[in-house]
Amino acid sequence: MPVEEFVAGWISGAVGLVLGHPFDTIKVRLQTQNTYQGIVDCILKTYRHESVLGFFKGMSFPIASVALVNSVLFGVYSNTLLALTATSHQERRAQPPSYTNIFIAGCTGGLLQAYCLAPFDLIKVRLQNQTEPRVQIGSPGARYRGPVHCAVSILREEGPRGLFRGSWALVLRDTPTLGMYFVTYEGLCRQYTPEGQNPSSATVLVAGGFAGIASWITATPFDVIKSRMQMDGLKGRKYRGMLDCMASSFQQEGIGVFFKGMTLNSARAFPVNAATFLSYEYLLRLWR
Ligand SMILES: C[N+](C)(C)CCCC[C@H](N)C(=O)O
Repeated sequence: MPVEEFVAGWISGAVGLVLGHPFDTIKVRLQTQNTYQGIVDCILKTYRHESVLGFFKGMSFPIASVALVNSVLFGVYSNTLLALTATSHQERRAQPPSYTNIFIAGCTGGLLQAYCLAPFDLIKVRLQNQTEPRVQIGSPGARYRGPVHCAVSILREEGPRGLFRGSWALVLRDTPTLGMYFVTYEGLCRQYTPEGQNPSSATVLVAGGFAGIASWITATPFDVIKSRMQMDGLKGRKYRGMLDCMASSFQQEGIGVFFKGMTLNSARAFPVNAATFLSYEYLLRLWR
């Protein structure tokens, strides 16, 4: 099993993650709290109350877990393609796999990474939603003192299942959209690369960026539901389940609720995924 694919997936994911975290925090707040008027209002309030550090809340666990999550995504993707088409990463330029196989491999990678991601993502969302200034973290104001304290408190107060709240929505969000992610990436690379050659860095950046945007746009409706389910349980249970969360969000806020955070998801997706694919391709060529 090509181990490099896993390692490349990890490092490239970490690079992308740091770049995109501030966008992600604002998005999560807009999706789950109704106290902000919009993106600019949320940025200003966060900055005023919590300084620049406010934008980086909840980042340490994602950095630690991106190793697992991204290496599972890219590793499972590539090894599923290997099983389906009997070609390794290096051979795929000369013998390009069909889009159906790319889609199936992407969905498989997406499904498995969603399970690894679920508890880390939940802790990230809970911490991102703590709007107390950082100096006060640890004082009675903020509920969670940090990622470990957050994990332990959830386990104690909500049980092990509490850590997997929203994981159904996460699986539905990530399985088809990560299939699309790789199809878009490969499609754009092929379009702009002479046959049999490796795509240029510019092509990788643009294809990676648009793959990110395409998959995040389609993922946003389930992303909203996922974030709300993850916050549910903090102050008692509001929703009976995912369908109830969808129905009551829709009833109270209309169809627009499913598109909350779409602009930010797309804005974040371009740099994050351009950097992710560029470092991924670069590392794999380096190790060849
Ligand atoms: C499928 N969906 C669009 C939800 C996630 C795509 C993940 C790609 C990358 N790790 C990122 O954070 O942008």
